[in-house]
Amino acid sequence: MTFDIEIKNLSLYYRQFTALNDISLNLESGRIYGLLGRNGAGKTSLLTLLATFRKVKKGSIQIDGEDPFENAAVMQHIAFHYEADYSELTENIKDMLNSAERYRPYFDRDYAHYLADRFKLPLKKPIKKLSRGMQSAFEVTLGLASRTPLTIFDETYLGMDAPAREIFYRELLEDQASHPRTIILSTHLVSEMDYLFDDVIILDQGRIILHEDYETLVSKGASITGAAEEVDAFVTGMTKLNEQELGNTKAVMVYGELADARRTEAQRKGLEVGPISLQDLFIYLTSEEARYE
Ligand SMILES: Nc1ncnc2c1ncn2[C@@H]1O[C@H](COP(=O)(O)OP(=O)(O)OP(=O)(O)O)[C@@H](O)[C@H]1O
Repeated sequence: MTFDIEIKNLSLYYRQFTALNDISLNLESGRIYGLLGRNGAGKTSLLTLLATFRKVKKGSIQIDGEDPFENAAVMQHIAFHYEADYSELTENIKDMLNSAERYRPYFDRDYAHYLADRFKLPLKKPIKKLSRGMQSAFEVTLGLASRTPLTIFDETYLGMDAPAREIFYRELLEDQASHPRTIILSTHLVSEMDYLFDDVIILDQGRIILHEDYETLVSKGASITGAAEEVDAFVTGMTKLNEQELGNTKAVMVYGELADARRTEAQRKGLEVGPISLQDLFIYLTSEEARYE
């Protein structure tokens, strides 16, 4: 099973409202996708369709060449993890891990217990009595230990504190290296999580505005710093994301290919060329200015 995903001309409407607008996207198996978008962009809507929580009414989703909806053979290989409401759940972590083992074919019990220990989760406490952060840590434990070929995390880690999130990121990368699967991480923690992504998908107002390999994407942006007049002259005609001035020194973030010749020219003029972050690119690409350009 390759588990490649093909989304074609997918739209989703909530009555008159268009939440997803003609989305086409191919996801290759074995990669980690960062799904970014501002509040209300349509991330959860897209993920619930992928996870077969709702039926596709317009367009199509094919996973390994098949429609996954109500298709048990495919659905058992899709896991959707989100900040679930556990307020009624009386079972404890141990019970929940045992039941996950029954319906997740690749579930690794030892790894699940190792993760629960890393997150200091009390195995015998009812889930509803865990703190919010512990419930999130439990959810990511399930997500990692299930090793589901398509694993979706929709902001699952929001409740976790910074050290717990760090454990999650490390475990995710290590386990992905030994057990590759397709992972989608929907997040607003862009600067914290960018190094995890192989690919970046940006949704804006229900449309895909960008899908690119992470390295290629960040190589398209640069910050140019130096004497204000030299910087201004150098960036003329380029797409500027942001400008900052301190005395006579200016730093301008630009977006677009910067050929080697241009980089050499910058150096010759005493300008410093530095990288820019995915977060900066994301803020710019989803800004009101960029929308109406
Ligand atoms: N059940 C629903 N009925 C009507 N509108 C909905 C429903 N669910 C979502 N929407 C609307 O669809 C749009 C996309 O919502 P969605 O939850 O997919 O966004 P998101 O990118 O996940 O947002 P956030 O980052 O805030 O979680 C929003 O405008 C939202 O108000």
